[in-house]
Amino acid sequence: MQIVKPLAAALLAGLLGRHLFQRLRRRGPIGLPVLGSLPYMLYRAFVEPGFRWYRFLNEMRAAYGDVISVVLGTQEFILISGYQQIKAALVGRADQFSQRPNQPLYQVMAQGRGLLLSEGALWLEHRRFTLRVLRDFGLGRSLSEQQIQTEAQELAAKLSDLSGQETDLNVHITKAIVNVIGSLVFAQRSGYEDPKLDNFLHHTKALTQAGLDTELMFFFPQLPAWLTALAPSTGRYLQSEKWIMDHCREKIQAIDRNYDESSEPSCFVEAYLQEQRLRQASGGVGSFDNLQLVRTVLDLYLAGSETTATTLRWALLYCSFHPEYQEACHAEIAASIGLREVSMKDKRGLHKVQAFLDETQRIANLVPMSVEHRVSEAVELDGLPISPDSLVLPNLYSVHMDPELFPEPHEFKPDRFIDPETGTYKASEYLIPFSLGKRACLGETLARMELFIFFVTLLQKFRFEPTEDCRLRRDEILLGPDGVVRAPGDHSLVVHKRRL
Ligand code: HEM
Repeated sequence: MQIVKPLAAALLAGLLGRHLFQRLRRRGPIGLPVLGSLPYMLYRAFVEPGFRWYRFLNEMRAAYGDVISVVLGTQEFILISGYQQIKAALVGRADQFSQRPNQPLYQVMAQGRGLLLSEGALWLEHRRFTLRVLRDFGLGRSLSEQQIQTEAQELAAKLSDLSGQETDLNVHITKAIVNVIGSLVFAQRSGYEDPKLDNFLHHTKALTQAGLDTELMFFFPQLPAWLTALAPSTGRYLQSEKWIMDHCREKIQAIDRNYDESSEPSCFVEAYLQEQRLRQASGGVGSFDNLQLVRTVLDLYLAGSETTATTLRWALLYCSFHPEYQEACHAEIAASIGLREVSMKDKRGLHKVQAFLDETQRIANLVPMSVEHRVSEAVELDGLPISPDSLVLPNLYSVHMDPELFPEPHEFKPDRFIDPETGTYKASEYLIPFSLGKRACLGETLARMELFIFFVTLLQKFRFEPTEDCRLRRDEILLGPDGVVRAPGDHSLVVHKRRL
């Protein structure tokens, strides 16, 4: 028995020594063996009411540098900050930095399928196919413009009924954006009162608002899938995912029953079925099977609804807090297009609107750490050796909040995107809400069209004012809750119909 204590002490000392030796050679916080910096992060989250994980990581950047190693649990994360280093990794070394996390639960759930979590040849083939089909349906041209205009008008009609009332715009805006994707994917839209649409919203929200216990699978990748699935919010996540997949499968089967492949496809699913049948005729569908179709549709909904809807909510919230900019945008719209329906052709003439939307995307930092990437092989960045399978966090927040690039970054100043000499809109290469490189957002063109058409249509017809509660809780609302997608805190606005 006497030997046990010294043995345990020697073992502990050995473990600590090994940990110190390894961590002192890495740029980044030392942390503890097995837990890394996780206890420190959890402690900060517990004692600081305004704690947000992306700010915490950004503090690490300030302390240690642009490319650093942060260990949370047993997982090494490479935090890449600043425009130059993010570009060097995601664009300059795209081949090594373009994989996705392969945690055991992800492998069970997504099975390497879809767009968001797939990799290699299957991902490339489907990314290209999806982009081509969306382009064929007029993404950036008139067809999807009409679908977006229809939804923007429907939303405006809904808001007209609510004029003068304090309204939480969240559900209405999300329904409109979900309907845009529904039109592209299934050539179907749902009425705002359709209970299935409410269910759909409920489940997509559950997928984008996972709790901290879901992060366990990232922090301890050795844990088997069945164990991480026991975490309560992971359980809810899996249930919601199943609901959405079943819902999508039903819709796909209904389209499949009626689709005649000799006719032009009218939506993404029909284009996919056509491709499947062409491939079948020449030997086999390959990766174009039914599972891949369902997962691709799921990813388009997941990645394309909450993101765009939340950005639009940020834009209207900033309108309400900055009536001077709201009126300037309205005056520009009134002078340039009057009351007629807005089209993408109007964009070039609406400088203040473009600047307002860019500033909204900058300050909203919708996906502050982008979506995790995984390193495929040993590589070096900014002198830091990176091991295969490290997870990469591209710190987009650090770029948008860099005072050298955007002076007074915490202030909402759309004029930073206006050329002071010409008074016209001036884009900035440092605005990267859709990330960079091969895995950059696939829906950027669609998102930009939606933001422009919805924003102009709403500002043409309405004025947005903060409620008393909104004014009182301004800082809390602008900080928003913690989450992967940065959303404003719950709030209502008063929507005033403009006299036309
Ligand atoms: C304002 C709205 C949006 C923002 C800010 C946004 C942002 C992003 C970001 C930061 C990524 C990760 C990029 C990376 O891994 O480096 C991403 C990926 C993705 N986005 Fe978006 N997104 C938006 C809207 C959309 C829309 C409307 C769609 C589609 C309908 C969409 C589809 C996707 C897909 C499929 C991916 C995965 C791409 C891949 O892994 O190859 N997004 N988005």
